[in-house]
Amino acid sequence: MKMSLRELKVCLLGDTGVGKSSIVCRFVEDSFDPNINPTIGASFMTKTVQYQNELHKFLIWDTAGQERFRALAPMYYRGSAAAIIVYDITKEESFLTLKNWVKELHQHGPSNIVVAIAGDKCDVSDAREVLEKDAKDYADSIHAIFVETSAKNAININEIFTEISQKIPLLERSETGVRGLKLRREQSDLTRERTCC
Ligand SMILES: Nc1nc2c(ncn2[C@@H]2O[C@H](COP(=O)(O)OP(=O)(O)OP(=O)(O)O)[C@@H](O)[C@H]2O)c(=O)[nH]1
Repeated sequence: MKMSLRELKVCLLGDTGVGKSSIVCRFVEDSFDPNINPTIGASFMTKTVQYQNELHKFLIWDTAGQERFRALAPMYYRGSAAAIIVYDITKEESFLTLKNWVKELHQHGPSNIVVAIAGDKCDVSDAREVLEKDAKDYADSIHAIFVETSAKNAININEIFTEISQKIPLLERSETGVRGLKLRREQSDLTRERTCC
């Protein structure tokens, strides 16, 4: 049986240093680099996974969390099927930033965007500043997917993308895939593709 291929544009948002690139590298290459460099502008990676009788090709835009790149974010969340907003469970401030991203997406993002919240670095829960229950309650209140992840120890990384796959088919097949590719071409000058993590 020939499976249909569906392209899903996904962007990652969140403070600098929370682990966005590490999550993407773990998902795409199953690798982790403790000395990974901060992202400049954005980076792009893809990974195709089977979901039920479809192939889902994730077109992943990993945005830079540093304040100086903040204004670029709309280019990446526009036309996205899903946004993974990442905070660091050991940094309360990063959870406040996450809430601002949620507000911005509600105001300016695609109306049907699937929002997933990832509380990264759950391997260092001794230094925890954000309670899992508080984050889960908040995610529930905005109907977002929620998981605590560890890019370092490969905890819940595949799961977050599977949950996105599960939620996407409930939505209309908007112009996401084609638009995602078009945006990729338009933005290529602003973007370096990561070749390794
Ligand atoms: N202990 C631990 N460290 C992690 C984890 N994920 C990422 N890190 C570390 O956190 C630091 C920042 O990770 P990045 O993936 O570059 O964070 P980022 O959100 O992409 O940062 P920007 O590119 O600046 O936006 C790096 O030193 C990573 O090795 C994790 O799950 N556990």
